[in-house]
Amino acid sequence: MTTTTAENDLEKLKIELASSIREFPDFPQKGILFKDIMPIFQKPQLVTNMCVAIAAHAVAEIPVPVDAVAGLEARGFLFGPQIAAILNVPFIPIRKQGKLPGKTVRATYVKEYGEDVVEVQSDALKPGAKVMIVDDLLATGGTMKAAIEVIQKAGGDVAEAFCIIELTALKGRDVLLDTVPVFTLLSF
Ligand SMILES: O=P(O)(O)OC[C@H]1O[C@H](OP(=O)(O)OP(=O)(O)O)[C@H](O)[C@@H]1O
Ligand SMILES: Nc1ncnc2[nH]cnc12
Repeated sequence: MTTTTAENDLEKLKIELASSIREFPDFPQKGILFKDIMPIFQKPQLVTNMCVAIAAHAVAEIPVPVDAVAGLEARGFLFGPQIAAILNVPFIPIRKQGKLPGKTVRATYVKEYGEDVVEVQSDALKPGAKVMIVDDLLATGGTMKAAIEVIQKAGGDVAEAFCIIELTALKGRDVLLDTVPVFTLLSF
């Protein structure tokens, strides 16, 4: 099998990303092996390369043109705006309850540790806008499922749920697959 330059570059990027993720056992509570993505953001060139690769993936592999990138608070805010800027589309924040002014739509969810509510401003999207949702990590899928729900409630159409990391044992993908396409860069 032959590989293209782009595929080789993506494999190199994934290796560098994987080696930049730190693990913390029993954080934020006992039994959770926490994957810390913050060291990636110590390396500006790696962040740029990652965002360019994610945007290139969106253009090449999402079957419709993406009209907006929606990022989940907090870690989706670290790289979602760069991807949106590269794609030249708006960035839509999906925030925890009570943080966004004006009229909002919301969804409640249970995650790997605890319960939460996410919101989007009701007028954030044009009706039928094709939205790529981005977050750092897919664990149980509860957060992403709620994100999909609020984007749909705000009138958007989710073109893809994207995460840098997928914790496969927690089967978050199974919770989402019937609803939207799911794409992740690294599986653990
Ligand atoms: O697939 P799930 O089981 O729902 O878990 C994934 C979510 O958990 C983490 O966020 P967290 O809830 O810790 O929030 P924060 O870092 O934004 O405070 C992570 O950034 C994802 O958003
Ligand atoms: N194990 C984990 N590491 C980092 N973030 C998470 N969010 C949910 N589970 C997580």
